[in-house]
Amino acid sequence: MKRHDIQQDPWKQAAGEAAAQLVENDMVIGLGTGSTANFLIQALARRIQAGLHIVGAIPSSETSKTLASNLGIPITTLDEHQEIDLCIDGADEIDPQLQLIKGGGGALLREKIVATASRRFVVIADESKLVERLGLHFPVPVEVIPFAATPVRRQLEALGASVQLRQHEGKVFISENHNLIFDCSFPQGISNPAELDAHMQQIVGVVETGLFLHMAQSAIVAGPTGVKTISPPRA
Ligand SMILES: O=C(CO)[C@H](O)[C@H](O)COP(=O)(O)O
Repeated sequence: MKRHDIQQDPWKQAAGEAAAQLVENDMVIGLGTGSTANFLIQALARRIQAGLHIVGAIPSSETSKTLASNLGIPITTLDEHQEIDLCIDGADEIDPQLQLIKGGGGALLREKIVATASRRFVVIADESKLVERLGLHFPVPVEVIPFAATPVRRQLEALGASVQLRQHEGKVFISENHNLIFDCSFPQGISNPAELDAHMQQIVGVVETGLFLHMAQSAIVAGPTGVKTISPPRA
């Protein structure tokens, strides 16, 4: 289900490269997952080759871990470092409050674990990800224990979601945590993301949702007019 529009790659690259400049010596870094995060990882690797020293990076997926370690980025874990200085990750939708839908690549659980362990979370994206209201264009991915698939699906539908079991290359998609992903569409958009998230989290068998609410401190967004940093409005 993951869209990948190659035309947005230069903007994803610009956002990833700008975010790599935020990394300072001796930091522990949380690495996101996805095509924008890949550009960040490549840019960070170049900075490390040029002399930047980081304590280590904690990747949010095996894919990001493989890319980062192949490029010479030192890898560490949450067992060794419980506090991450800076987490940088992509998103599928970003609303004006910097509330996010994430998980298009299926890594939402580890992404949320890494982001919540971070003192600062910066989201990176091309400007096609900016939306006025979450959910109008992208479903909310929900990671679910396989044993609970049928009752969880019914309860998600009772919340108004149109539920699709994620497939990949003709097979049921299994997350790195051995779970299923239900993509939950809300054709009218999501009027109250916090309420929806709370209801979803209460369903026994739901492991995590792709709603990342009030977690990002800033967004680095790139488009045809350049790179800009967006902060959420003050409460
Ligand atoms: O949440 C994610 C993966 O689970 C990604 O960050 C999100 O899907 C954005 O991906 P991309 O940078 O490829 O557009």
